[in-house]
Amino acid sequence: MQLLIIDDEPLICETIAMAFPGDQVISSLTAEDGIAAFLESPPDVVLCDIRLPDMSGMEAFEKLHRIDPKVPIILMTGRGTAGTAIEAMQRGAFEYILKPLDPDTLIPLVCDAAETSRMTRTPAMVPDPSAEDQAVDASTDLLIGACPAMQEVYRSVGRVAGQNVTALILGESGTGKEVIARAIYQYSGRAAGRFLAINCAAIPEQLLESELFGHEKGAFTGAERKRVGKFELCNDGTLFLDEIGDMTPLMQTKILRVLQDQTFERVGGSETIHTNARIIAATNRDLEQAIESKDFRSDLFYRLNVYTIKLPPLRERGDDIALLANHFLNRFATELGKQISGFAKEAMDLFKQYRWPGNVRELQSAVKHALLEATGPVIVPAFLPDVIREPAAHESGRVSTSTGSTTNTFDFAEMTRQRLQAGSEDIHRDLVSIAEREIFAEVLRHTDGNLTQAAKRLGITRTTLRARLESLGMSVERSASVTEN
Ligand SMILES: Nc1ncnc2c1ncn2[C@@H]1O[C@H](COP(=O)(O)OP(=O)(O)OP(=O)(O)O)[C@@H](O)[C@H]1O
Repeated sequence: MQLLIIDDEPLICETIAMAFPGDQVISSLTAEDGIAAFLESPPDVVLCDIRLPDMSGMEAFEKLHRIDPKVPIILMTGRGTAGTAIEAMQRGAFEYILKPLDPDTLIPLVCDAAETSRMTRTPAMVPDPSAEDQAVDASTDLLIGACPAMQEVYRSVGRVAGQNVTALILGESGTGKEVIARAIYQYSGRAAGRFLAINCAAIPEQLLESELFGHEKGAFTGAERKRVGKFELCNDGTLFLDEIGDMTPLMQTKILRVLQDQTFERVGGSETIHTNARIIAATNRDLEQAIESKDFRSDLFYRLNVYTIKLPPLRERGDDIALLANHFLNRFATELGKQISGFAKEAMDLFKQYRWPGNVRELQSAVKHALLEATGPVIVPAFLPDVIREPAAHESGRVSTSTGSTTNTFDFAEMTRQRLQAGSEDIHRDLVSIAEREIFAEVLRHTDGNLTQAAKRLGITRTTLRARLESLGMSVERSASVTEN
């Protein structure tokens, strides 16, 4: 990540830089210098003080925002100037943060901004059917795949992008729902506007509510300041609601209202706010089944289901597996500076036979793994992850796990180093998934496959556990011995 700090206090710049070791941090002590640095090399995220010696932070924000509205700008402010920062957010600033800076707030906020920056600024392109060989640079996410189901997906993106309607993207974990959401945004008339994403399964209800709708000062314990929510920030923009199938009943009701009449109130507020944010929703859950089990509101489903795009699981994409594997091989080999000419037939056969519960994301990781292991110019089976070479040995009786019943110790520090070396930008999700698989499989083994008891022992809700198992490809349906109560 490239971070630009604009603050006239060198100590503050140094302290922030220390919080982001390994990232490229540029510090400017004046607004003019900051704007020059921004023009020279657009950063991923800007942290800008609201009081600067040569112009107001608001003025600096507006200048930077005009140069590139897609770069997230976080304003640093004291309590006395928080009102100005809120106004800046309504004009396009990403967030504001109170001084003195608290690393526990600063670091996740900057990471969230960097992720938004990536999603908004990395073009996601569907292939051009008329181009023989489509060349794209590494900073573009070109969707790979030519099977009939993917071609239908590309046509759907083309059809829905230009219409101002809600889009629902369905598909197993790792099938590319986020890339498709970004493609819809980038091909839409709102491409110059905001694109904000939120994972509805990852945060507790109260936090999700205030993230989406904002809150007034004092709305609840800890609400020390007013907050502008994503629906308000995304007026005229696009809001990507990921894992929508995991929302609580209260959140479902609130989202339904926004979809019905485009209005909402901030938490603890009485002012009715209008939003025309375009919603793109995604889930890996079977919503029709969730309606049957009363976990999802049918009226919300019909509102979301205006235009639905279904992404096929990777195992059903035939020759696309080879296309994707070769694409990732070329990309990562270049990044790693490795001379690899391709896959041996035996290795590709294993790829084609494997079930890919984690879909394209898992294929990406497998290719990276193979490249790191490779000692020769061709990827042979020995370089592939064990789970692909010997899938049967990795099936447990009840839930698919990567270790079965064998004891396995993971060296997460080493695994992290390998991924850092491989240039991975998905380390958190990748390693957390590995850890989760082991934990869930072990607890479920202990509870004899009983989901409710497992959720209790894990300290999470049964809905969350079920959703996580599904998203990890640890399908509970396929296993007769996992019970629901
Ligand atoms: N057709 C494709 N071509 C190239 N890359 C792809 C394709 N589909 C997915 N990817 C890549 O695979 C990874 C996973 O995709 P993405 O995050 O969009 O999946 P997802 O369905 O949103 O997953 P989850 O449900 O777990 O959030 C990303 O790095 C994405 O760029």
